[in-house]
Amino acid sequence: MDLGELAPVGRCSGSHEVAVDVEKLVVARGNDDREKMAGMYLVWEELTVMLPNIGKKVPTRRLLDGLNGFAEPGRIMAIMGPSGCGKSTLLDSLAGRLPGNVITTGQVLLNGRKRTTLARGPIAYVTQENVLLGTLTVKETITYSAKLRLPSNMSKEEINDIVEATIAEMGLQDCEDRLIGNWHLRGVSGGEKKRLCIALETLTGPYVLILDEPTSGLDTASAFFIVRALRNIAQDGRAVIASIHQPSSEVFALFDDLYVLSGGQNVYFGEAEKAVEFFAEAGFPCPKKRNPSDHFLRCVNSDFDTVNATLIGSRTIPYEMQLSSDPLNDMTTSKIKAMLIEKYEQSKYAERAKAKIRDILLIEGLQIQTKVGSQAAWWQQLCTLTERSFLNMIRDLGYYGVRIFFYMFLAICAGTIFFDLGTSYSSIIARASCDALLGGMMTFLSIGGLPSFIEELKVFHRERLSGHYGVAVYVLSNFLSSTPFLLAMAIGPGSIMYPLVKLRPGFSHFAYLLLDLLCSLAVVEGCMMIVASLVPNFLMGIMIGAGILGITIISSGFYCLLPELPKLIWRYPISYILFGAYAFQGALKNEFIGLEFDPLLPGGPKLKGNDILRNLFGIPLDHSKWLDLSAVFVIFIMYRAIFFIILKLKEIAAPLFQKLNAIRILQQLNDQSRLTKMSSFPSK
Ligand SMILES: Nc1ncnc2c1ncn2[C@@H]1O[C@H](COP(=O)(O)OP(=O)(O)OP(=O)(O)O)[C@@H](O)[C@H]1O
Repeated sequence: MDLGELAPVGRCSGSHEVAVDVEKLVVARGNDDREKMAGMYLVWEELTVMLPNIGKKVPTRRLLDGLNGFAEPGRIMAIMGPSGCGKSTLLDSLAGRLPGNVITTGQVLLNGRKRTTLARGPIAYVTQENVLLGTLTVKETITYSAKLRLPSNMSKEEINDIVEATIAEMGLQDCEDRLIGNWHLRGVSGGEKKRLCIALETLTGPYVLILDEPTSGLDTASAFFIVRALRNIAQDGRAVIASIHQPSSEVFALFDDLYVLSGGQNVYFGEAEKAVEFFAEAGFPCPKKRNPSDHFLRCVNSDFDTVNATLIGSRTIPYEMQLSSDPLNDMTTSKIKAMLIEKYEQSKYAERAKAKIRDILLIEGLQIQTKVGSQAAWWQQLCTLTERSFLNMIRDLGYYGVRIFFYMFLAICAGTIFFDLGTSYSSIIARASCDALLGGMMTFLSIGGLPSFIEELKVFHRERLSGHYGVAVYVLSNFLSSTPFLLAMAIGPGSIMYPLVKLRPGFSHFAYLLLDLLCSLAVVEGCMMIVASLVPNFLMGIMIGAGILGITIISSGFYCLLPELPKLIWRYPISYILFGAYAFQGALKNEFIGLEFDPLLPGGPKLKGNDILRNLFGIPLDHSKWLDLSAVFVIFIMYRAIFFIILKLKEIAAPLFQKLNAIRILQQLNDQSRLTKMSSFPSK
């Protein structure tokens, strides 16, 4: 099948309408200054990434070893190599997204300046994983992303034009109104998801676009569409770098440059079409009918058998025969790799690359437009984010929908079990049980929303890395969008139980019950957010979350009276920092104070609610129920603040710790190498 004949993507269609749209897109993005766009070069010099193993028996491992290279605007580069050779590590280091356990030396420069400080603006990174909100449609996703980042003074029509043009550019018209889908909802295809991820990153026109395996898991046609769309993006004046696994010859032909890695070392860097020439010169000619990219991979892969077959051309000689006849039959994979690396180092291609890097670094007057992140005002970001989050919460039934239904259902069950309690002697314990049941079940079922929240948090992290909005805006928007659901969860069950159980009559008692439920739910939400921000793994998160909620319920004073809780840990500080004790005490005070109950034996004096609280439940009456409610409210604010601080600290402290750790480890490595008279690591 000739892939070029398949449905076109964006400008490739040659459709006048689409071409005009894309022009609009370029103008609307503010990137009509092509000369400026043409000036963004990414250069990496002596880039080394190490996985230190200080003090352990395993030696320090070099994941990347002194790599040099550059990416030019207007060109698309493929990074190829066998699995585990360091493709993702290279892309992560170019985008400034390396994890904290590795250290980097060498430098990455964008137009001659250090990349790190600018990573969130000019460089966009499309990771291997598609991190999207599955409840939104393709168009909604792009529209919200545009509203979050494009200047606030842009009209609705202008934003819509950009969204339409981006959809056309990535060939997403057919699926623009379909939901993306998640684990329980079948949505758009893998290729469409990947194109959407690329669309989101190109929306504001980054200068360098980095993609980690944009075609993995896709069929040949989908892979072709994506790479062709990327080529169009590159031709708009951007530098595009993509790692790729075994591309078809049609896909490979779309790349301008090729960077072949093996074991973290550079085997070839240069024009993609010249690679065949280099491998032939190095002694590994590509057989005529073979896909060149397959051939390169076979040469650098641990496939001795295949390489030998390659060496003797298209003749298919059995492996046993080669062993006796082929002079190179004693070559091991590492020898082949070492040979290729040496040949490349001495080749004209390496010379050209070095000369080009020198030229790029010498070009004067290359200015970087740093204002490439979000240009929307904070209030616009807040409104957009709140709206998007609300829509996600409505559509994702696992977030609140199922919980609201269960709360109502359980409220009906509890309401009928404790129906018309009255003020008999037996109603004393029943009232307390009813309050504990309501509070306990609401607290515990909140764990159900954790998976949806973890999903949303992943999107937050992706968007934060691209500088979409601030942490404060996110925390506030989450609070605003969840408030209607928290209200529904408090008012729904509260309103069902109140008349059924016939709790204390009077508006103030009813209002207190609802407020107590609302604040308790808000605290539990905050608690779940803290868990999600610290443990971004579903299973672990649910287990830890359930544990904390269980402790909250135990320390609330119902199952073991507050004065009887062991003082160390349980009473101080747990019952004070977890909200359960305040919420339960407030609810009981609301129920009992001022009420009189029948005595155990007929004819005895009435039992006063205040005495019951003090003597039976061990609740001190030195402060009012409203103070208990205020304490729950303060804990709710405190938990949200902790959530904010964790997100902020993770962003600020992580790079700082990474830097300090790198300095310390480099120092230790240098000391070690001095002791063992090994060559030292560069201190850059
Ligand atoms: N942060 C890290 N900690 C420990 N090991 C790492 C880390 N990052 C990368 N590695 C190791 O470095 C090697 C290269 O990993 P990388 O993901 O870059 O390979 P890759 O070429 O992208 O592989 P694939 O094509 O299979 O995705 C692997 O052996 C990997 O286990």
